[in-house]
Amino acid sequence: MTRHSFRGPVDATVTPRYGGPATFARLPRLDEVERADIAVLGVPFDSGVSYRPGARFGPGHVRAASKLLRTYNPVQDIEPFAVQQVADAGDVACNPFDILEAVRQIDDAAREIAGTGAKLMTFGGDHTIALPLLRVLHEQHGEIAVVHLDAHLDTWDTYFGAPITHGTPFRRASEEGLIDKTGSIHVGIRGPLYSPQDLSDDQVLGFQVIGCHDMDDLGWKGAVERVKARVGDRPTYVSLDIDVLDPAFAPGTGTPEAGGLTSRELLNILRAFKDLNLVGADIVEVAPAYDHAEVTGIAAAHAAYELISAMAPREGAGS
Ligand SMILES: N=C(N)NCCCC(=O)O
Ligand SMILES: [Zn+2]
Ligand SMILES: [Zn+2]
Repeated sequence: MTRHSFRGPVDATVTPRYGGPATFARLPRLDEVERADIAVLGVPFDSGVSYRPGARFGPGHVRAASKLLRTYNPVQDIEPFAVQQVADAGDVACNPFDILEAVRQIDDAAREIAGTGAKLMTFGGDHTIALPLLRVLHEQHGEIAVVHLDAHLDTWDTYFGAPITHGTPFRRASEEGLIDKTGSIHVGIRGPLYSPQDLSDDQVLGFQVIGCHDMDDLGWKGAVERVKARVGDRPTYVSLDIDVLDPAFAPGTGTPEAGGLTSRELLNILRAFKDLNLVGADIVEVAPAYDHAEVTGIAAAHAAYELISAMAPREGAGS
């Protein structure tokens, strides 16, 4: 593996962190590098929410909270920005008044970047954006195993008759044949549902569930074992709704539910995904207006750092 041939972050010992470019982790912009292995893409769209709005400001908030990230990841024992080119592709200009047009715009932007061979690490935005992202990945890889970390199932049918919302992306994705129904799983589900049928529908749509009420018995390692057993080596997409964290660890979100994961549990789970065949990831539902002291933004930035590290090529892994 050739080292030092990739352009990394601005050096924080030379240029202070609180100044300089507002890219993720102070990495170069996509147009400043020849090609990227991973493109960080912002999708400032929140017209699909059923409750508190504000996730349209998520990408900027996570980038701001990512300034303190350092270059060596000790737990995964990797320098994620030195063994692959990671670059910031900026934000998709999506129409806040027309969900279908916004979905097309996200689709176009994601297809263009994915067409260059870069994996996408996308920041939402509300969870609606997972649908166009999965459509593009399906074109590239066929059926995708989805590891969905969220308090919510997001396999509901419609809200106010609207089929494309932040509570419905995985039902639409399943109906469209985008996801591998034998390899997909939710982690962190909790809170009241509309009816018991929500769970039976969800199973038919192709998901297993690890609920938060199981987490104390299972532990993060047990959860990881179940995810790995479900997913195997299938092309896998990680969709991380920040509300999988307890509101104590992620207050800045639109539909908070009590009794969630700690950020330590989440980061440990994500680190273990280095053994999966990751083809892309998103982190959604960061709504900075409800955040305090960047708590939620920092959790999201660290989660992205672990996911980008987990996507990195490893010595002897043949990639
Ligand atoms: N995807 C997120 N964050 N929330 C979905 C909640 C949908 C509801 O209001 O029931
Ligand atoms: Zn959620
Ligand atoms: Zn969600």
